Amino acid sequence: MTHPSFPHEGSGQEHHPQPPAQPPAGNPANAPQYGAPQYGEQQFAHQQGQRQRGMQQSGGAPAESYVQPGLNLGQLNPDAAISVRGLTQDFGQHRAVDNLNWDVPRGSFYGLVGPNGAGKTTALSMLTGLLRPTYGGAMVAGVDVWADPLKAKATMGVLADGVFLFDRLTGAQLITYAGLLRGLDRHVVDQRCEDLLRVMDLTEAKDKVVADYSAGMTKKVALAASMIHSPRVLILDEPFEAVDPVSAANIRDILAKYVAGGGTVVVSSHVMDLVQRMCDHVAVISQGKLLAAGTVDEVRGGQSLEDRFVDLVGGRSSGEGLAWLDH
Ligand SMILES: Nc1ncnc2c1ncn2[C@@H]1O[C@H](COP(=O)(O)OP(=O)(O)OP(=O)(O)O)[C@@H](O)[C@H]1O
Repeated sequence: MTHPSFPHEGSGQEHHPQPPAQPPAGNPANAPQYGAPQYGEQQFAHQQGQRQRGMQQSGGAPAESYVQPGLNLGQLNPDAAISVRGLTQDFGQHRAVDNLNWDVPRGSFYGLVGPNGAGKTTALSMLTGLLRPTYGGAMVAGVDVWADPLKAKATMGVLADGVFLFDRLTGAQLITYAGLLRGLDRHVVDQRCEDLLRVMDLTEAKDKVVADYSAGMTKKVALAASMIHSPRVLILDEPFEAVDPVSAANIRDILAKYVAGGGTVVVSSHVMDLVQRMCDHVAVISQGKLLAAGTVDEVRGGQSLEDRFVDLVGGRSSGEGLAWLDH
């Protein structure tokens, strides 16, 4: 699902969901009380207090001492490329992401799959600092996303689903803008911009405003903008959606090289075949819960990933009941 209200990465604005009037089902027993600020200033200050107390006890290693009150979090794993504990998002009465505990190993090419509305975009938005969690925490490349968002955002490149792009800029300007915003030197930006435009097959369209790009071209220019600072972790929400097969193959090659060079990629996708071929790890999420996670071979357990996905998620319908469609 798209979230037109989500701001562009690094804009410094965040989406703040209003606390619901009543607690939803499944609320952790001793979670912060409903109606109280949740992950707002007070709650966050409280957590910082917990963190500092933990640091004193464990000799000042923040990640090891990360303690969040009222949640069975375990510990965020600083050795993982991405580590989330207890990550939860409530939209009013609806719990979109439910107590997600997940580690993405460094150097992995990780697929995140789930049916429509499973909570993929919401989870990725929380762990990239675009959407404040109702509960829980996330660490990217060993940096706590919500305690130190600027440092965390410097480690990652994000292709978010449906965010606002400055589409009155040309493609070249948009990529250049992303590079300068990341603090790169102008000549480095120019060189990388040229390289990215070439591999994305956008050189001819580089002086056209992004508003006039097709959906696939827009996806590619946003992907280029997310990569220009050579981040350690790339988090890509449906990067292949609307992209033509040749460009998709080029992007897959780029991502495979990036992983071979030590980077970590997380892609959300609905295309099981693509994930099975491209990724070495996969997580399956449904109704906000993590159903399975591990290497692709572990998760599919001898079946095709698609069959395993259907087994895990269910929901196949026979197509009966639409007799009016028959001719
Ligand atoms: N801003 C919002 N306000 C209220 N509900 C929301 C909001 N964003 C998402 N939701 C709800 O949260 C749930 C998870 O949505 P999300 O977009 O994360 O799913 P998704 O797995 O990315 O879906 P898709 O594969 O269709 O893109 C859905 O039920 C959706 O309706």
